[in-house]
Amino acid sequence: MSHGIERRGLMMVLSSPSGAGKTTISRKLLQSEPQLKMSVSVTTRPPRPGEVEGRDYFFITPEQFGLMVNRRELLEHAKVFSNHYGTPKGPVAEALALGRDVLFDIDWQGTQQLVEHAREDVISIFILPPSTRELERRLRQRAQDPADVVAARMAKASDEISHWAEYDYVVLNEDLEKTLLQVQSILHAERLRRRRQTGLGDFVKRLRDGV
Ligand SMILES: Nc1nc2c(ncn2[C@@H]2O[C@H](COP(=O)(O)OP(=O)(O)O)[C@@H](O)[C@H]2O)c(=O)[nH]1
Ligand SMILES: Nc1ncnc2c1ncn2[C@@H]1O[C@H](COP(=O)(O)OP(=O)(O)O)[C@@H](O)[C@H]1O
Repeated sequence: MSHGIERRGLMMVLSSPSGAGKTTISRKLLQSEPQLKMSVSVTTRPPRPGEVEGRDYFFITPEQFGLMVNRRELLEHAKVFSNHYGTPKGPVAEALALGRDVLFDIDWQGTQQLVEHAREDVISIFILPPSTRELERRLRQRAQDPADVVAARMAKASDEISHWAEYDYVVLNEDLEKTLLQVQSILHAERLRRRRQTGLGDFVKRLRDGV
């Protein structure tokens, strides 16, 4: 017999200073969570070596970005490191309608906009690096950005970190496997929130009636 319990999809946001590990964590999480779909942002920043159009970002021109903003095709958008970034509305709405969860790798400005629009459905996680030195080591080791870009990202790290207290959860990304387990635990627990499970009232009523 069908229990009739369904779940409303949720939006899980990961933010951190650049280099703390959001992209790595997101990729691993998507492998282990078939119900989770990544929101692929549009950006005016040029692709890094190895980045794939449509997987990492949709790389667009400032003119195209302006058009998307005017047509209200973005759920949120922000300027970060002198480039524009935004979340296309359509794919998010489709995934949520199918009861899927959506993962966002966006900054604090975008997180604030999402929370304003859909507070009940957003879970936000801030990822911290274990130290400033380790953050710089990770940025350098990634070796995909020129030295001046690494310096600019380090200079912005403190600003980004200053928003940590606006998030529901804070995870220190020291050991990657441990971080993954922690983020998975958050997702699994949040899925069980009473308000996210529709049909629960009817199910419990049938249980109590002995049906
Ligand atoms: N608000 C907003 N921020 C985004 C979006 N996509 C990416 N970002 C953020 O922009 C910042 C720079 O991203 P990126 O250039 O890929 O470098 P990263 O920090 O190494 O991931 C990061 O903080 C991302 O989380 C988006 O669609 N909206
Ligand atoms: N827990 C970790 N320990 C060591 N290195 C890590 C860890 N997490 C991520 N990294 C490495 O740090 C670099 C930056 O990670 P990335 O996921 O690109 O960060 P972000 O998306 O936040 O900018 C990458 O080279 C990645 O392999």
